[in-house]
Amino acid sequence: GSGKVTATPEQGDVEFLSPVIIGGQTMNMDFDSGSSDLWVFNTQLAAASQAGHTNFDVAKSTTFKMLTGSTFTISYGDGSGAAGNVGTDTVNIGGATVTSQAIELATAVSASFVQDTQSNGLVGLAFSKLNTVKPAQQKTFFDNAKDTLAMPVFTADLRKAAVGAYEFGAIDSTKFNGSLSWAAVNTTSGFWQFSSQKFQVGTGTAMNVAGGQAIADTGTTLMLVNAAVVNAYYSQVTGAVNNQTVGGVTFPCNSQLPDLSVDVGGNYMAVVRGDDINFAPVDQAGTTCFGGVQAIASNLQIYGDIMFKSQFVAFNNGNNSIGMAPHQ
Ligand SMILES: Cc1ccc(-c2noc([C@H]3C[C@@H](O)CN3)n2)cc1F
Repeated sequence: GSGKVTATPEQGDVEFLSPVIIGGQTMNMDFDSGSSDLWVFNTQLAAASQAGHTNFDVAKSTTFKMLTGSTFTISYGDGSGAAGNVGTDTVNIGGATVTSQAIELATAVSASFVQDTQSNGLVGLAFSKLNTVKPAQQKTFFDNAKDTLAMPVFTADLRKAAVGAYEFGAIDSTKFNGSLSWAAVNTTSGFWQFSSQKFQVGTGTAMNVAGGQAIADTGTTLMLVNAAVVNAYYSQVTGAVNNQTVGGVTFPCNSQLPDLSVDVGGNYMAVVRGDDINFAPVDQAGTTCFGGVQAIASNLQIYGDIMFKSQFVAFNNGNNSIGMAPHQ
């Protein structure tokens, strides 16, 4: 079979939320191809943490089973995190169904999750080796579903300030231009990691980037790239400054931003539209804007939602590859 759900952007495209039916209860969740735990807001949490959220209630599910003695603790790249206990239940994502999916029930969540009242948890879609459940590591929804899917793939069709889609088990070729370009994925890190050795600012010359690796991460809002890429890119933007106060590069909101092309697997240059790199104003007047491309200290670059807004992405666990093409 296959399953398809909407991916609805939060204000400012900070994250994208999709409906997941767990034990008959529908939860809007953040699909994250950069982690491998499925955890939910639930009625065990302190009332102050539950406030404003949809909270999964074990008592209202006739199919939930506790995994006695199992716990999870996860932390994300931005320092946020969650921890709690674990059970299993039936999970249905747009028709793709897993009957015994590990459901991680948070008993503690960090402030940024509490404040993000539209999101009621995460669905990890990286490789199961990153799952944090102890004593027995659990599998992701995709890992559990893939043998029953028509194809062992899922796709991300995320759109700037518009409703897109995640699909499991099929590739909808009406959603992208031309054909997908495929890159080999190195699964050693547990991420959807691929070679990305070159970049190009606007119509300039292609330049090499140190380390030359990147992961496709739907759970990261921006594109976090090598400092050399950031410097080369914003050197083409008049008035761009590294603004320590706001924590990254800003520029005048009326800037004409160049496209940024990044190499995927050595045979495709993914073009990220300049318009999408104008992420958000930092001041009330809306004169100074924060860049969607920012520096990361590590050599492993993180291509987040800023890239996904220009590229349709297919994640193939059949031959561990990642496919990309410009959105249709
Ligand atoms: C409030 C909040 C905070 C963080 C995240 C978050 N989700 O995925 C990720 C990235 C970074 C890497 O850890 C794996 N993917 N970050 C989501 C949130 F809703």
